Amino acid sequence: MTRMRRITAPPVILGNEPGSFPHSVLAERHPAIIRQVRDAFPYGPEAHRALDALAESCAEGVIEPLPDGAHDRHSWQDWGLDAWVGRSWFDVPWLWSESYFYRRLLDAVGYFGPGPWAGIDPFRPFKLAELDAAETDRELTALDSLADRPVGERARALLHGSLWGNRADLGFRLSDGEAEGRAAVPGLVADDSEALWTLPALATAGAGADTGAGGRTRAGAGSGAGTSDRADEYTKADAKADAGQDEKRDRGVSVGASSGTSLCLVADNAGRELIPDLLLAAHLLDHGQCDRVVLHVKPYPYYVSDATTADVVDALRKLTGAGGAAAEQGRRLWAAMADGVLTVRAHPFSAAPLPYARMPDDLRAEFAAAALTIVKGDLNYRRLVGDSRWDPTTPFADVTAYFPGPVVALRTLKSDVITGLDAATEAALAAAEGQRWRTGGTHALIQLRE
Ligand SMILES: O=P(O)(O)OC[C@@]1(O)O[C@H](CO)[C@@H](O)[C@@H]1O
Repeated sequence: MTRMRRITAPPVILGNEPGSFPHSVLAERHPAIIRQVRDAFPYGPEAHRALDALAESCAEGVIEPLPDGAHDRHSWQDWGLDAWVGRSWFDVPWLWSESYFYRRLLDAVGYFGPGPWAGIDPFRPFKLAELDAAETDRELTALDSLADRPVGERARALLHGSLWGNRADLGFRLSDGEAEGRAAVPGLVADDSEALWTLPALATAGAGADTGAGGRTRAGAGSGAGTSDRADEYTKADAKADAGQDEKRDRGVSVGASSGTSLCLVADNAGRELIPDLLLAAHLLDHGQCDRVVLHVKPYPYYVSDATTADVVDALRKLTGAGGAAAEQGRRLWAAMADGVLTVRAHPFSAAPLPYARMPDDLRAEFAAAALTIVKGDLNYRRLVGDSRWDPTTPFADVTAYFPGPVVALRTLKSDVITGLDAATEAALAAAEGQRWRTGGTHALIQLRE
C-alpha cells in the first residue's frame, strides 16, 4: 500500500496570463471552435446570432448567467456560477471557464431545446470523420495480429493503445495543427503499469507482466526505458493464465466473471480513443477478475470530442462492422451491454467545472465500490489532481489521497498540470524541451494510486 499524506494545493490556474497555454485556449481555441461549428451545420439565423454573441462575449465580454429556465441552472449555481457572473472569462479558474464555454456553445446552437435542434451534437461531424478515417480502419485491422498472442502481451498492447489513443483529441488538434504529425516520444514520464497488473482485479488480465523491483518503473525523458516491452516473450505466467482461460471456456464458464468486482472507466475522447478503451474493457472483462465495467461518459457534447452515450453507440457499431477480431470484440461488448456487464453512465458531474475532489456523494460511492477506476485523458487528469500549478514532483498518491478507491490515470500530456514525476525525469525533460513537454501531446504517463 502506498503511503500518502493530505496536502494543500497551490492556487488554481487562471487563463489571464498572455502567452500561457490556458490563455491561448480561451483567446484562440474557443473562437476557432465557434467558427468550425458554425461552418459544419446549416444553422438558422437565431443560432448564428447566438454564436456571434458568444464569440464577442468570449473575446471582450464577461460571464453571463444561464438563460431563465435552464434545466441545470441549480447545478451551475452549486458549481460557482453566481460568483463568476460579471467576471472576465480570463479571470476565473480556467477549468471553470472552459466548461462554461461548452455549456454556452450548446445553448447557442439549441442543443438543450426546446426546438428542432435539441440533441444535435455540434461536434458530431468531426467525430464521425475521425471514426471513418483510414487510420481508424488500420488500427482495427492491427487487432487481428494480436488475437493469438499471450494474454499478458495483449493486455500491455491494449493498455498502451488506450493510453496513446488519448492523442485523438479534436480540440487539441484544432488549436495545434501540427499535433497529429508530431511523433510520440517513447518512454513514459511515469509508468506504474507493472504495479497495475498486480492489482487483484487485473492480475490475470495482465498475466506475465514483470513486477520488477517494487513493481514500478520510471522512465527518463525520452529514454524508452521502463516501458517493459517484452512483446516476444511468452512467459510461464502467460502460459498458465492462457491455459486457465481456455479450460474455463471449455467448461462453459464465463471467463473472469466470478468475483462480483466492478471497474470504472472514466472515458475521455470518442472515436479513436474510445475504441481502444472499449477493447481494453473487453480484455479486462474476459481475462481479469472483474465482472462488470462501468463506462463513465459525458452527459452532453464537451471539449469537442469527449465521448457521450451516442459516441459509445457509434464506436460499437464501428467495431461490429469492422470484421475480424474487432467485430468479434464489438459483438461481445454489445452483448455485455445487453447483460448489464458493461454499462454506460453519464453523470452530470462528468461535465462539471470542478475537480473530482468535489464530487457528489453518489459518484463517490460508485468509485468507492470499484476495484479500480481508470481515468483517461488530460482534462480528467486535471480534474483528478486539481487544476493547479503543482510542483511536478508532488507525489501522485498525495494529490489523489481523497479519491475513494484505487485509481490509475492514463494520459498524454497536453496541459501544464503534472504531478508524480521524479526529479531526474523532470530535469531531463526540461533540459531536452524547456516546458514544451507539458503541452505538446508527445509524452504520456500511467500513474497508479492503490
Ligand atoms: O482531455 P483531453 O481530451 O486529453 O485533452 C483536453 C485538452 O485538449 O483540452 C484542454 C484544453 O482545452 C487541455 O486539458 C487538453 O489540452
